[in-house]
Amino acid sequence: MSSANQVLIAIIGAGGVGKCFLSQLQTLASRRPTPKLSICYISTSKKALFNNDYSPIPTETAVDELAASTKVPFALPNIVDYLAAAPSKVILVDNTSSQDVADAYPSFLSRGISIVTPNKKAFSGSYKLWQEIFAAAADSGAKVYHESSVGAGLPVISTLKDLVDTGDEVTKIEGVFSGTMSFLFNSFAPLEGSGGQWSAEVKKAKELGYTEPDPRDDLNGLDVARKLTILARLAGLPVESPTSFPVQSLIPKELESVSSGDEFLQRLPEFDSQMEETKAAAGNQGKVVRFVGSIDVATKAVKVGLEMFDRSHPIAALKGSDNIISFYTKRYGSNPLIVQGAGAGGDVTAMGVTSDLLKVISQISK
Ligand SMILES: NC(=O)C1=CN([C@@H]2O[C@H](COP(=O)(O)OP(=O)(O)OC[C@H]3O[C@@H](n4cnc5c(N)ncnc54)[C@H](OP(=O)(O)O)[C@@H]3O)[C@@H](O)[C@H]2O)C=CC1
Ligand SMILES: N[C@@H](CC=O)C(=O)O
Ligand code: NA
Repeated sequence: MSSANQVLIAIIGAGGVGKCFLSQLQTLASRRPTPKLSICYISTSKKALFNNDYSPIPTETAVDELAASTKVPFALPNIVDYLAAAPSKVILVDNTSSQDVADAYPSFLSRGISIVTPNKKAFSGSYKLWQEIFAAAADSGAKVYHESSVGAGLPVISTLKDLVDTGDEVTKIEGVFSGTMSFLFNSFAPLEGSGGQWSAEVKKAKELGYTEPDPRDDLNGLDVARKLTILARLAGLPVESPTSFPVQSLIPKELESVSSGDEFLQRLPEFDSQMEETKAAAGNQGKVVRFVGSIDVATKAVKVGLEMFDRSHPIAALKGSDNIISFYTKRYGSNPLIVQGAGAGGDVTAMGVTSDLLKVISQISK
């Protein structure tokens, strides 16, 4: 097959989002004969599948073959070399939450390998890494898309980019940015009824695939802080890192030093009374408590934490894992542009990754 008619896809990470992505890729490939989309590399942290001659790994059996594989993953610099030597254009799909993989983006991009990813780490790490990523992409012409790094498949990043690129002035972004936190508060402190037990809801959120691989990364507020860092940077604020502004953690002090996520989940029920007190304090004022974030562009103030809301407020009425993100801009005036819907879950996150993949394909296979 001529290299122009083929795009090779390398996938790192085949967990909740990765498996849903593979299923969507199968549908996509069956509906879109050209260019032919072929997987040339797929790995988890322990196993890998690849052929030295880049011949395709069948999408429909990739998960099972990967589980049975005896090959180990290449080191990251070797993945870069392997993909850079491929006979066709390559798109790397990073479905991990790995900082190491994120740190390697400039190397991939500078060798012409495009990237699509739901991983927040590259875009919310140091500002230097952010600059290196976009400089490498600009130099080589490789593309980098990360819609699902904020609001899963919801059009949050594309909306913000469109506002900025068309000359609107974003003044404030605020809302609920975590599917896990939304699910937790909507079920633990619902508008109607008494709600579930905090620790049991945390376990449920993990089982539903909403949490980060380690749910403490959601409960400590860092996941939301990462998303706000990404949005603030896109809105023009050079935020240094997700720890450079106030972030409220919901990890009980006594559990801050436990070593594993499993031990944390096991001991969390001991501290349910702390969250019950927070819920009661809001209830006593006729309000509900929710976990929110905001970026005030003019004052450069970014913050993440608990706030109380009137029961009639749209944030109080969210359902399931819904996010709600309001963009206040000069053009939209006092009625913000609002994006709302499921903000976590394998399928809705993979949708953002797959649609990013389509955008990259349309740009690199002209
Ligand atoms: N779940 C969701 O709702 C959303 C998730 N995201 C983001 O999507 C990404 C994936 O999330 P999710 O699928 O839920 O996570 P999972 O834990 O289910 O899957 C992660 C996958 O990445 C693999 N992995 C981790 N580190 C490495 C590494 N260094 N090299 C190769 N493979 C690695 C894991 O392999 P192994 O099992 O061997 O460790 C696993 O296959 C994360 O960045 C998350 O923040 C974004 C929006 C929503
Ligand atoms: N853990 C995250 C997943 C999506 O980014 C969340 O709950 O929002
Ligand atoms: Na999104």
